[in-house]
Amino acid sequence: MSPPVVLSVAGTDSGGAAGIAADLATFSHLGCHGACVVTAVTAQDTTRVHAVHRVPLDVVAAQVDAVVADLPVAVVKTGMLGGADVVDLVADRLGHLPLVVDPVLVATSGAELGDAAVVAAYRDVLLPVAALSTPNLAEARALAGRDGPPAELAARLADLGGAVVVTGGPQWQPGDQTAQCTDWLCLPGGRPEPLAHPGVATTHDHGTGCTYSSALAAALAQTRGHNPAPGPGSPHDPRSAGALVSACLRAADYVTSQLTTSSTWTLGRGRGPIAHTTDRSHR
Ligand SMILES: Nc1ncnc2c1ncn2[C@@H]1O[C@H](COP(=O)(O)OP(=O)(O)O)[C@@H](O)[C@H]1O
Ligand SMILES: Cc1ncc(COP(=O)(O)O)c(N)n1
Repeated sequence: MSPPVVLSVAGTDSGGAAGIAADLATFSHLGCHGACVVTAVTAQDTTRVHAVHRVPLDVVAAQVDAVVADLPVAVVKTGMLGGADVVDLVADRLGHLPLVVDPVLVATSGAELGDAAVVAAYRDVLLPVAALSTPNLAEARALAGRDGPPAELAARLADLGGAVVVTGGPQWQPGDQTAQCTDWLCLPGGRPEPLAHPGVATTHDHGTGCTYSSALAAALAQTRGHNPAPGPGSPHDPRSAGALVSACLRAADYVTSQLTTSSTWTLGRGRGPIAHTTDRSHR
């Protein structure tokens, strides 16, 4: 039997921690076939982003068309889109599919990966059609256009139409206590609910947000299985509340396990990569 197909629309990270590298490794570990549309090439390491080259819009569009004409895409995950024109393209050509939107605006290292026009496009066209979006606290503030506690921001963004999980990555620093992380999930029309999981004390966490949203997309694709178009209310509908909650729990579990692995590593001079290996001998 063929595996579910998950499509990542994202940028590359030359250091192999975030972006397409994280997405494809995660899809593969969770039993999915990964396809990819590259939106931008970054020269990036564990310390910073050195350069960004955006892929021309017609080449992004050609990649999207090639994939969807040939493969039965179950779920689409978006990462760094890089420009408002690419956000519009994704909404236009992929908005009918279950979408997990990681609204990448700033890298862990502090580099800006999406400007004000990208923020506006996410708000206006992509979050309303997303099955689930996964902003971290800083991204949630930018998208909501205001400050506030994560639960309130999740509720405000869910009013745009799609479910939202505001992630609570603590940007752990040596000496911090990291007993647990709390993400806030809000379904459209619902109340924000806390989802807590164990925290891992590590600075080896570059790529964590990409890995989390990819694990979510893979879990939703597994829900969908081989049903080409499960309707609302079907147990195979990846937009159902049950599917979204269990995908969030599965993704947090995966990220915690991969961070536990990378917590003993010393790769790079900055915040090292979250583990994308399955070989436990490197634990
Ligand atoms: N040190 C950590 N230990 C355990 N889970 C973490 C840790 N850091 C982040 N996470 C989890 O990883 C997921 C992605 O979160 P986050 O780090 O906020 O994303 P981003 O990389 O976009 O800032 C969330 O579920 C968050 O709770
Ligand atoms: C190409 C690309 N996509 C996404 C991120 C965000 O990942 P992180 O928040 O871990 O820096 C990144 N740094 N680079």
